[in-house]
Amino acid sequence: MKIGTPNSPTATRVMLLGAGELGKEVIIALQRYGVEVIAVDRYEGAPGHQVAHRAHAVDMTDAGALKALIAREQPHYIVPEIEAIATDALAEIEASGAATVIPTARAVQLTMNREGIRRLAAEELGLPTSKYAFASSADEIRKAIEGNKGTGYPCFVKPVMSSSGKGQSLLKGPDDVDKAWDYAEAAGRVKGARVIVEGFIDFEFEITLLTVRSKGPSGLVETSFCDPIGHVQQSGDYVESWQPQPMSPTALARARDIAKAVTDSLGGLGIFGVELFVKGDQVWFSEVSPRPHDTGLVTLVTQHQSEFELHARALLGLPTDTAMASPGASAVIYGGMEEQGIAFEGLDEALRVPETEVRLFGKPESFARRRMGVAVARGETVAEARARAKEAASLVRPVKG
Ligand SMILES: Nc1ncnc2c1ncn2[C@@H]1O[C@H](COP(=O)(O)OP(=O)(O)OP(=O)(O)O)[C@@H](O)[C@H]1O
Ligand SMILES: NCC(=O)N[C@@H]1O[C@H](COP(=O)([O-])[O-])[C@@H](O)[C@H]1O
Ligand SMILES: [Mg+2]
Repeated sequence: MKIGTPNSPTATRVMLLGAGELGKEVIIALQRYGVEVIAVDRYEGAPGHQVAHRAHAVDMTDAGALKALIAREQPHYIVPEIEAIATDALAEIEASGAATVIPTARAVQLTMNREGIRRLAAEELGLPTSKYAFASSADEIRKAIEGNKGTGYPCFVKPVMSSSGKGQSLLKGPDDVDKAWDYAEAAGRVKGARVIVEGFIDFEFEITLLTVRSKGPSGLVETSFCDPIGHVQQSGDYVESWQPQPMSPTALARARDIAKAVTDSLGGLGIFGVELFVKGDQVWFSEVSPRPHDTGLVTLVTQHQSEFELHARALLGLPTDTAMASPGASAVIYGGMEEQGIAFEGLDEALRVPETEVRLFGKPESFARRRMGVAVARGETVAEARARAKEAASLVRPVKG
């Protein structure tokens, strides 16, 4: 394992495809090892652009534009940070041996489409999931729900390509079908694309099980798990998370088995956010991010090595340690308005909350429900940490600039 000098012919170059709040932290972690980082996003001034050696704004779903940029920058590692990427171009680059795609091009391809990862998990690996079917029209949605093999109501409809709850609806009865189809069409990334219909899982709590594939001392890949992260979602987007989420030993063992099976199949090096639903000893697989997870922002204060540090180390082939140092929690700070160049008041008050840190991501444009920052706090207990994180988040007030 060898790392060069940035901005010199010996540089170790990493290209982030997506440079939001999660990428920004990965970039900072990489730069601490003297890695040269190129940040790419769809718009100028993305959070990760602001801390990288070089920044590019390109349409990453345009295979030609992406390949041209990669040819110009010659990264050794390509690290997808979002899902909406021309993944076929990544597969080509991986096959040519020009760069290593993290974790693998196949993992990125399978997880960008709910159909790919769901069929892998449920049909190939035989893991427990909600009931599901795919549909390409409102009529097909009705067919997927009704009948004795259908999901029934309530159920979810989600575009196969979307994230952070975009285009997702909870259907309570037949009157909701047309609305759900229209919303999925409007918000999905691809027009006329398919949706997944998922049966409703009546879970007690949901977790993200951060799972790391890194090189052990023998050079072989080892799998390790962070303590489970519990979270609360509103309209499919996370608002609060904490670590550890208590769960029964049986449920934890099952969660780890599921995470191991999925990540073994996806392969490569790096961190994965395995999303699971839990009720008593029962565990269902929901989906997986082959990259740091938003709910894992809490690890900035709970672990010796945050999920970002773990990703950076794992992808470089360095050793990792997933140990937790303290219980903690995170609470999201939303923009609350549609405005460019907003400002934040109350950071001083927020940082007076004990054992608390705040990250403001520096996004150039605010939307009402755009995540603009996060408060993270430690505590003796998860309850104390959650109260601190929520209090700190509420003290940070977005205002017109
Ligand atoms: N089948 C289901 N049963 C019960 N709840 C569900 C189901 N599917 C989704 N949810 C709820 O909606 C949330 C978001 O769903 P999902 O993770 O599939 O969306 P997403 O758009 O991929 O979000 P992200 O990209 O932030 O992970 C879940 O975390 C869960 O709270
Ligand atoms: N659930 C996925 C997730 O949290 N992704 C994170 O949000 C950014 C996009 O934010 P934006 O939509 O505000 O530009 C992404 O770049 C990534 O950091
Ligand atoms: Mg999810």
